[in-house]
Amino acid sequence: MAASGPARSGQARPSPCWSYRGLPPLATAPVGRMVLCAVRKQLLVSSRCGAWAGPLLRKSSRIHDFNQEEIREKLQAFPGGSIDLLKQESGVAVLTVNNPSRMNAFSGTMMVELEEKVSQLESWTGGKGLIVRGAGGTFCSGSDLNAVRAISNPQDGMKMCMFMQNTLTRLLRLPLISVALVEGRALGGGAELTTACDFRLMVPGSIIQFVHKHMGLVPGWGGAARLVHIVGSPSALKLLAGAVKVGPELSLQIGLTDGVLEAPQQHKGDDTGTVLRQAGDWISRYTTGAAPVIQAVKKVVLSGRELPLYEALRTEKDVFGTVWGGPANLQALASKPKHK
Ligand SMILES: CC[C@@H](C(=O)O)C(=O)SCCNC(=O)CCNC(=O)[C@H](O)C(C)(C)COP(=O)(O)OP(=O)(O)OC[C@H]1O[C@@H](n2cnc3c(N)ncnc32)[C@H](O)[C@@H]1OP(=O)(O)O
Repeated sequence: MAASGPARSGQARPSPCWSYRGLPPLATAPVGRMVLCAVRKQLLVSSRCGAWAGPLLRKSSRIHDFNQEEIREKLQAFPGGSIDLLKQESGVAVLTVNNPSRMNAFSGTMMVELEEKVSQLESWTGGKGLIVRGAGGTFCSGSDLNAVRAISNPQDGMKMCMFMQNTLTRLLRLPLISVALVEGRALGGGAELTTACDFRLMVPGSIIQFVHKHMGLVPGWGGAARLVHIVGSPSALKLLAGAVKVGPELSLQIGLTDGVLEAPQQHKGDDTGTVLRQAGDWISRYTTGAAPVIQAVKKVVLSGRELPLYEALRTEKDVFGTVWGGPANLQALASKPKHK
């Protein structure tokens, strides 16, 4: 691997509790309190079940409560491509955005399928990690512009936006350590998708670009809010207002990317395999271990990221209770480990 591990710029990180200067902290606003309860409930229910599952959980983890069925039906009218999920024995799944004839743009049915695949991952008891990638050597070019044109009325646009926000929020909240593997281009909604993963890896020559300004838009799938958390508000503002083409070098510099992989070995005719293997090796350092422990790690970090300190500490205690005295803990104690 040419480079790996975070190469942060050392700039100030945003506050982890979603309360920014000038805005009321979520905990003090009624809507905010509801969201916090939902996040905490999600963490606790999933801890008790040992899986991130259940209809209650799925409902409570939504950011927007609206009739999803209606937009789901409309989206079904725009077919093409697929979202493929491969759950591997290693506990690391591969989610592929698959619509290469349109540079992996999201058709309506792909948006619906993504939500279905996230539901499946929420109830994957043995899961530890997730690699999100695009088919055919490129990541994703955002929404399918044909579908966007057809549903460009404000009402449907808002519903599609809320649908995708809900799905991508649930993707980020999976109890799996997730990484977006960026080959080729991640444009518009594709760039937003990369921010719904815990980490991003880039291949030399690849580009992440929030092209929304050029489309007369701003991100609507939650990508702006998440980008601010990842790179801080000055860099986020530059990337969005400048629709900057972010290559691996700049991406590492600003902390958008966590590693740069080696270029695919084209002469061996196995580009996808090579890059995917590298991503698998990269993530394995974080997913090695018992699934309940890896899931617990993600949950405590997630609560630290999304909840105010008091709530996060309570959640951490509860998640701690699910692993204390558990099989992995007892096995480790019996082996008298020395952490040299
Ligand atoms: C809500 C909107 C916002 C969001 O979701 O937040 C968005 O995502 S809007 C979409 C933003 N994306 C774009 O605007 C991408 C526009 N396309 C391009 O810039 C280029 O196609 C490319 C992605 C840079 C690739 O260029 P190139 O390598 O030269 O290939 P082609 O241009 O020939 O593309 C091949 C083929 O793919 C079709 N394509 C690509 N992207 C989309 C898309 N987003 N929706 C629909 N179709 C797309 C492209 O039209 C070509 O098809 P044919 O013309 O039939 O050959």
